[in-house]
Amino acid sequence: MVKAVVLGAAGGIGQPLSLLCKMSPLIDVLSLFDVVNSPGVAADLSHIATKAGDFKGEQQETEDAKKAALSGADIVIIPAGVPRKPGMTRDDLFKINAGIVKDLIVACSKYCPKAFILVISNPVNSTVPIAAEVLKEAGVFDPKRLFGVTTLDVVRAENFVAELLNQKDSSKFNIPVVGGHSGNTIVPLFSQTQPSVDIPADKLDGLVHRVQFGGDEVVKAKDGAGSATLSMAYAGFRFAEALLKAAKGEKGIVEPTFVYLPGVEGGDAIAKATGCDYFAVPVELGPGGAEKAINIVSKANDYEKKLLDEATKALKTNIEAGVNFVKGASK
Ligand SMILES: NC(=O)c1ccc[n+]([C@@H]2O[C@H](COP(=O)([O-])OP(=O)(O)OC[C@H]3O[C@@H](n4cnc5c(N)ncnc54)[C@H](O)[C@@H]3O)[C@@H](O)[C@H]2O)c1
Ligand SMILES: O=C(O)C[C@H](O)C(=O)O
Repeated sequence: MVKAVVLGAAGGIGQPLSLLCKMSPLIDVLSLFDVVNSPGVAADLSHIATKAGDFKGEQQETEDAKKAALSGADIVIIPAGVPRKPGMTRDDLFKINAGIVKDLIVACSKYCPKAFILVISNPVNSTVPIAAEVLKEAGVFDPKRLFGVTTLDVVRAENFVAELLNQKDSSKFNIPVVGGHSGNTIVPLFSQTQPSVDIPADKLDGLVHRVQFGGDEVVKAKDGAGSATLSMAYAGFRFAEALLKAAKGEKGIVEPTFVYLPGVEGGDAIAKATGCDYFAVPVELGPGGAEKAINIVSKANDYEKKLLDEATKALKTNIEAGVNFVKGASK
């Protein structure tokens, strides 16, 4: 019996993500939580007859509602929080989203301390360290079970490469994207693409920029109405599905994700090489979650090494902000 919970279920990402969860044969019980309209979303989805039944939408911001939503959860996916408007950076969201994520993780630490936790809320580079610090303070932190969802960067990289090479099917490309999830902290390693691709030299800078700033394209096009929601729901579900399949014993599943490196096998060497404790790298998933971090960073070419240098500088500041948000508050 697998119970999945979506926190922020009535939002732009939350609704399509909940629909994808409702359609998944890997999920038996689906629980939706938001501070607005989640009973409505739950009632709507309940008219779809699929396996993920027995579900409810909890709305009030009360302890009882959080307890009901989270108790017994195996996987919690968190797209709760505010999205960007044109002119904003993801870091501008910290002020509001840091507190939202902190409160929700406190609830996870009490009611489902062993669940896989997938953080979508931005800025991911800081909200994941916030989540880790909250779980550490509660004495229930398992680094193998906490993931920053960076799959949208991978989805974009794969799709933009397919577009550039006039290929219709982006699913045949496997492109690792490492680092963090904002601007120049996002580093696509095109040299490690499987199957290998030849990117024309005069197109490389533009392609890297498009992956790093792909989120801005959507923010601009939505013109004040938010950021990526549908592609994010797809990406979030792709990662959740991979994790659930691996948890059931399927072997050989590898996805890039933003993890606390010192707590994952193979992560120490990457933390040492990058100077960052949190980093998105391809991770082998298994029944316990993040079984092994794969050190693809060491295979970067000279062009990619420069990108990595820039990424790590910015990332360190973002990570520190997240850690201090929790540690500072508890002093
Ligand atoms: N990781 C990624 O790749 C990625 C991609 C796209 C968006 N995002 C981020 O995801 C977040 C959500 O984006 P969106 O477009 O769905 O925003 P949205 O405003 O449409 O939805 C957010 C939902 O969160 C809810 N919420 C707010 N506070 C809450 C709380 N304390 N508990 C439960 N729910 C709460 C809101 O009521 C709302 O329904 C943003 O921070 C955005 O930047 C991340
Ligand atoms: O760009 C944003 O703010 C949302 C998200 O992080 C994205 O990459 O689309």
